[in-house]
Amino acid sequence: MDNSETAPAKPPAAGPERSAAIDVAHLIKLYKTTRAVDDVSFRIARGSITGLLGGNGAGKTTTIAMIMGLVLPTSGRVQVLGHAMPEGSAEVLGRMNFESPYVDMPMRLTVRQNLTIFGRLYAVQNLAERIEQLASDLDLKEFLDRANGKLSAGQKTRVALAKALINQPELLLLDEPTASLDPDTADWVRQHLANYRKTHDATILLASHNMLEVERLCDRVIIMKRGRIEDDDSPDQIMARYNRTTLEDVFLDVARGRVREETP
Ligand SMILES: Nc1ncnc2c1ncn2[C@@H]1O[C@H](COP(=O)(O)OP(=O)(O)OP(=O)(O)O)[C@@H](O)[C@H]1O
Repeated sequence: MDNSETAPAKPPAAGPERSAAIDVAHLIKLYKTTRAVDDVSFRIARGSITGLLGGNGAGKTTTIAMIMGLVLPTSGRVQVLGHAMPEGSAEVLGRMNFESPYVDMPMRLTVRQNLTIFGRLYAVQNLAERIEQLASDLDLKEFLDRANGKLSAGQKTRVALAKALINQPELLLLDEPTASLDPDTADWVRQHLANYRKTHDATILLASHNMLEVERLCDRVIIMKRGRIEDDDSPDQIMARYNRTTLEDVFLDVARGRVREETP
């Protein structure tokens, strides 16, 4: 019998697929006497780009490392794409990726060899084609067969981005994605990330010291200071709250302990 007319409407799918991309609650990381991350909670909606700002040692990298399951929290909870980390890492690691210009790839291998290794780790289908595509998208063709150790810092950053996109991740964690890039290339990379978010409905969390980058790229900004969240809002709202016209001025206010404008 066809009972489609009378069957009650299905409730929206619950569970992992409908959850936030990242959900951290009361995250704490202690290193002996250092409170690297000190009771941090936030949820990041799927399809958004969020900037993690803060001075040196504010806890940004440690937070990202705990989200990736690379560093174990002292206490607190991390969920990524609906799965608890690090327990659920087998479920999610293939759907996320990470880029940091401070993590070097093997220097003697060529760019193509490096991308091939990472592509295999992620079991990427049609890997050779995927590498060609990335080389074309990120303008790597000229040095695809050059050893990684013989690239300029800016070229390495682009290769690192190619590595981060190799598995077409749903969630991309970036640590200083435009470090060492000239302004033109940096702008072009930002455009690429914005397009990637749009075409893949991807979620991006990026730590950056480039305030203009965050202002241009991010829907939301989380400002950390000494392991804690100092502010969390859209760039416009944050600038309005501090009565500033640039995030750079807000950053200086936070770093130097100037009090923000009190909202009524
Ligand atoms: N493995 C570690 N052992 C001991 N202390 C650590 C370790 N990793 C980080 N820390 C400390 O934790 C604090 C937060 O460091 P973290 O690298 O998360 O900061 P950050 O915001 O990423 O800084 P930066 O902008 O300089 O990269 C710092 O005081 C740092 O010295």
